[in-house]
Amino acid sequence: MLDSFTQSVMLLLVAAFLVAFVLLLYMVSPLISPKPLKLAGAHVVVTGGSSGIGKCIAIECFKQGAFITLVARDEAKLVQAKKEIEKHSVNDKQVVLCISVDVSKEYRQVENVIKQAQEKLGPVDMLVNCAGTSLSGKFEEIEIDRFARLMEVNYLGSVYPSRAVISTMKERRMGRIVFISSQAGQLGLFGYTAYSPTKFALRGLAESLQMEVKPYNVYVTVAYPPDTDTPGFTEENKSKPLETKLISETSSLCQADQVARVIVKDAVQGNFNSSVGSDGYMLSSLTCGMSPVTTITEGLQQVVTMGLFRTIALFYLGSFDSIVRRCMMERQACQKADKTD
Ligand SMILES: NC(=O)C1=CN([C@@H]2O[C@H](COP(=O)(O)OP(=O)(O)OC[C@H]3O[C@@H](n4cnc5c(N)ncnc54)[C@H](OP(=O)(O)O)[C@@H]3O)[C@@H](O)[C@H]2O)C=CC1
Ligand SMILES: CCCCCCCCCCCCCCCC(=O)[C@@H](N)CO
Repeated sequence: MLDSFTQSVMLLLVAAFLVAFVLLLYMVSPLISPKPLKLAGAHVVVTGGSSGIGKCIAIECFKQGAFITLVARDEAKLVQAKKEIEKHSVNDKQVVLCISVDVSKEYRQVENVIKQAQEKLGPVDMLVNCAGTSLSGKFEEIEIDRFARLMEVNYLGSVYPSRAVISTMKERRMGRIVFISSQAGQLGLFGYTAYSPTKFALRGLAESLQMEVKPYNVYVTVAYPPDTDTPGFTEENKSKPLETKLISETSSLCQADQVARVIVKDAVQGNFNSSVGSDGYMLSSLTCGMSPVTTITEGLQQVVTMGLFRTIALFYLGSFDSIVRRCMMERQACQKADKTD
């Protein structure tokens, strides 16, 4: 056995080694983290840019001097959004271009739209895939066609535009691609059997793509917003099961401009992960899995907090299960009362 003096010296050496190691990591970290993208004069394409989070992302980029292409289906909504965005111009050269297309139908159509946009405003520096829609309901009550349709819009609707811009980005050795997932893309919950998988799918796409394009200095960001006050959210709430409402209330309701600011900041910095609020932070840390890490600080935080956040998560899961059980019992009680009436 070693005497206690030798033991203390060894402990001290190990601690010193660890500190030196972390310091070294920090010293080389500027070498591995990406250079921020300059939005002034950049061409940013925002799908779903005519409403909600997408529109706010376009405004945020416009405020920083970017040229914008908005992509969505409804032309009237596009024109309206263009007017709103133009109010925030910082110089008189800035342009907002609108193109109407369904991003989920035909790859060739989407490719043409991107070509048109590049001819007018130059190569795309940043693509934000925000076109999407949500739907909640019990698994057996969701019309069967909706599963495929949701996958088309939320998943393929992000694949097509990304596929159309990626080659030019790789050639230019620069670019950003942003996917808008959701907190429902980090955990599955009651009512989201059709929606959650489309948002999980984006994470798989983003991780794989990031590994391919990182050597070309192209950076991918996945955003996981919580419930956000948008026209889409209002629509979703019209048919949301009580369970889904109660469980979702665990996480705060955010404003679209606040969510957009965070997403744009993370995309500019080239962060893989983008989350809002304290529950967003916990969820992202807890579910980081094998996703790429952008800064040493992020990696260290994940390592240190993982166990603690899992412990907290177990309590949340317990409370979600009891919400579901309570709702079921209340429904059964109502049905019984109805029968005896
Ligand atoms: N609001 C929320 O609580 C949250 C939203 N999200 C995600 O953020 C994204 C935006 O949501 P939000 O701002 O609420 O949605 P909105 O419904 O307010 O806006 C959706 C936008 O996408 C466009 N769009 C929808 N389908 C298509 C399509 N097939 N082709 C082209 N454009 C399309 C819409 O225009 P048009 O209909 O004219 O085509 C509109 O511009 C979605 O992917 C959503 O899942 C994630 C987490 C939370
Ligand atoms: C350490 C663990 C912390 C756990 C916190 C858990 C919080 C769960 C809340 C989930 C809310 C789901 C929002 C979906 C938003 C969305 O995508 C739709 N509104 C689309 O319109």
